[in-house]
Amino acid sequence: MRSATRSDEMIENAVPNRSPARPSGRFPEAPRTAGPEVPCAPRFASRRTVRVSGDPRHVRCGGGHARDGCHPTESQDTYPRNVEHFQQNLTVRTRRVPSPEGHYDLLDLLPEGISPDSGPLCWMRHGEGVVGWGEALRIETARSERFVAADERWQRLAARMEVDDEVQLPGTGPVAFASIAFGDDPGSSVLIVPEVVIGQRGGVRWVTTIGEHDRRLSRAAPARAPGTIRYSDGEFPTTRYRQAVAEAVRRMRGSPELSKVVLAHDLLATTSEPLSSRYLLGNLGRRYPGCWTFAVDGLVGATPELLLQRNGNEVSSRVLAGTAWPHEGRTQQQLMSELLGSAKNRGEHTYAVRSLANGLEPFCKELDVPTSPEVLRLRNVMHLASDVSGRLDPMLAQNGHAGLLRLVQSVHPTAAVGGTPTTGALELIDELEEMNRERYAGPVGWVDADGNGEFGIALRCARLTWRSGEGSRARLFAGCGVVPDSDPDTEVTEAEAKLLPVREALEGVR
Ligand SMILES: C=C(O[C@@H]1C=C(C(=O)O)C=C[C@H]1O)C(=O)O
Repeated sequence: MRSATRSDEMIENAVPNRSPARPSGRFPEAPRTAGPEVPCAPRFASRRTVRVSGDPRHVRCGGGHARDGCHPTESQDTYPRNVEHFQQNLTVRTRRVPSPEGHYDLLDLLPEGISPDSGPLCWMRHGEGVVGWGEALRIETARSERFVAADERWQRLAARMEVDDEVQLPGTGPVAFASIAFGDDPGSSVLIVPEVVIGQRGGVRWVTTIGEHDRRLSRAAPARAPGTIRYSDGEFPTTRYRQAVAEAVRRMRGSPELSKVVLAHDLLATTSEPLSSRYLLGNLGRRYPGCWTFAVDGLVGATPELLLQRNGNEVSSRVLAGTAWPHEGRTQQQLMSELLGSAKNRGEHTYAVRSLANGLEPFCKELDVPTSPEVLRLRNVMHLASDVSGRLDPMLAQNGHAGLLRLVQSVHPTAAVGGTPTTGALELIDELEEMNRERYAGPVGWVDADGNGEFGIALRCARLTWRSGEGSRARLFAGCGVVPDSDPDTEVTEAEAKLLPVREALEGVR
């Protein structure tokens, strides 16, 4: 165990004083660096079909065809069984990209016209990370076996790929973007291996292609705004959410064995024009550069919470729980001290840290858990934050038992999004939360062929759906940790503050 030290990286933009009743979030514009103009239009990767023997329902290939009739629609509880029967090797090439392409933001290189069915793929923070498009392969898993099934199938597939990787960094060679459901039922989860990936790390930029694709990059036209936004109740509106929080408080007060439960609700946004993931990603990345901006299969957001990162034998995580938001008449400094001094928030935080550490410990030789949290400041809220790091048992790291998807399974759901004890909390969520979280609050990120990669918890996000020829829909989610001394009205306001990043990204707030 070590004591926490403040890290500059944890401090984001200042939070001005605002009323607690309705967080509004009008903040100064973040500076943006413009790249040089590029004369040519964006090039799109053509789709390629990879032949798979056996039942084609279980591995979608060559472009997410499930909705366009190429493959039959998959029922929610099936999962791939036949990926091992590849008849054709996939050739994966990673090449360093020469300048001048290196001047552009990764997001500027995502073509706008990517199939909206799966949308672009993205995992970025501070301008670095990986973005991708096209579906060379798609693996769908479900139920409680979704993690193991995804891991086995991804490993089997990756072992069959012919890899020619000139760059050899985390994220080069074959990568799969993944978004895993929060709960087991139905647990519909997805891994997508893009046809084209562009990555950037430490100033090095690369392109990975699967199959024959043009590796020259060009800058796409600016993403278009989605027109007028109309908000309406989701499956679980605020009034019923408040009642559910009150009921959870009542239950916890009556049964001391249940200490914390995280309850969430949703909000629907309908846009008059088609909603571009690239538009949302750009807006989120500008205002929340220290969060992990993600897009996988229509789930788009900017999460401040890193579930797990694995690089060789090293693992790390940023656990968040315990939240404050701007209150009129209180300075940031006051808010920070109140948050650090709040027994309620410290308790919620401790449960979350413990659950992460317990899940990770069986795989680790060393685990470094801070004894007290720091404060992470974002534009909309502040969180208590603990950065946990560990060293994996080298045997487990080598024999595949500590691949990232296995580790993620072991730590999910932490008490930051589930509760304490986990089983009791999940039962109460099932009972009181009148909606399916789907992939909200589940693990989202990317994994490479060696089981390295990064997963965040899918928070501050929306599930997008497109309707051809019409506007789009976004289903926004937000939740709060509820403990015996929670106040339902306060939790409702906290959830509103957590909805702000996506609302403002939709509205194009600068
Ligand atoms: C559940 C969410 O956030 C989680 C809950 C928190 C809390 O209860 O204080 C803080 C950060 C996250 O771990 C969300 O943003 O939807």
